[in-house]
Amino acid sequence: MSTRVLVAYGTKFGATGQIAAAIGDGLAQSGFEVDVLRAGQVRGVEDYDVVVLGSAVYLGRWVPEARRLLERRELAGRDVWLFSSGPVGEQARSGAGENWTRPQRITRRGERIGAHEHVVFGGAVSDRSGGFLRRRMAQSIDPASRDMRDWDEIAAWARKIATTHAA
Ligand SMILES: Cc1cc2nc3c(=O)[nH]c(=O)nc-3n(C[C@H](O)[C@H](O)[C@H](O)COP(=O)(O)O)c2cc1C
Repeated sequence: MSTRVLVAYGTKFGATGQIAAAIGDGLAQSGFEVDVLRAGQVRGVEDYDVVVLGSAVYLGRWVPEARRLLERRELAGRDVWLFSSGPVGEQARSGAGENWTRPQRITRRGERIGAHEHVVFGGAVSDRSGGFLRRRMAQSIDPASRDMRDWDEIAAWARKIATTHAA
């Protein structure tokens, strides 16, 4: 039986869902059976051998649906990989403000349940969606730095997961 992988994600505006989809595609191409779901839609993780869980970061925190899934006790018995999607603009280029981009609580929870690692991918903001705060934040960032998702980096991470769990 092939390895079953759940890629679950927490999002507010969809940028993290596209990262999750890219990871899911990469793993499916490597021959795994993959489900990609919003964290809030996950019923149980018992059916999966590997759980890849990620979230957008807002004000230094994961979104609630992803935090709740990470707290689920059954997760401790699975192979877990964590990613955060956040930094845009200067923050992404300079790697500044590690506490804001790599929530420490998430890293610590990951360590407690024996997660493989907690990586950070650049995020994306749009000045056309969301409320006032989000649009203002997006407008304050140079347009060229509003989408810092590096699809090669994301694909490489999916390959690393695939190699680790290769049958
Ligand atoms: C109001 C606001 C606050 C944010 N706070 C953070 C933050 O603390 N750390 C971070 O790395 N990114 C932060 N971001 C960037 C988002 O995490 C990033 O755009 C993410 O990719 C959005 O994902 P989503 O579209 O899936 O919600 C913030 C964005 C907004 C609009």
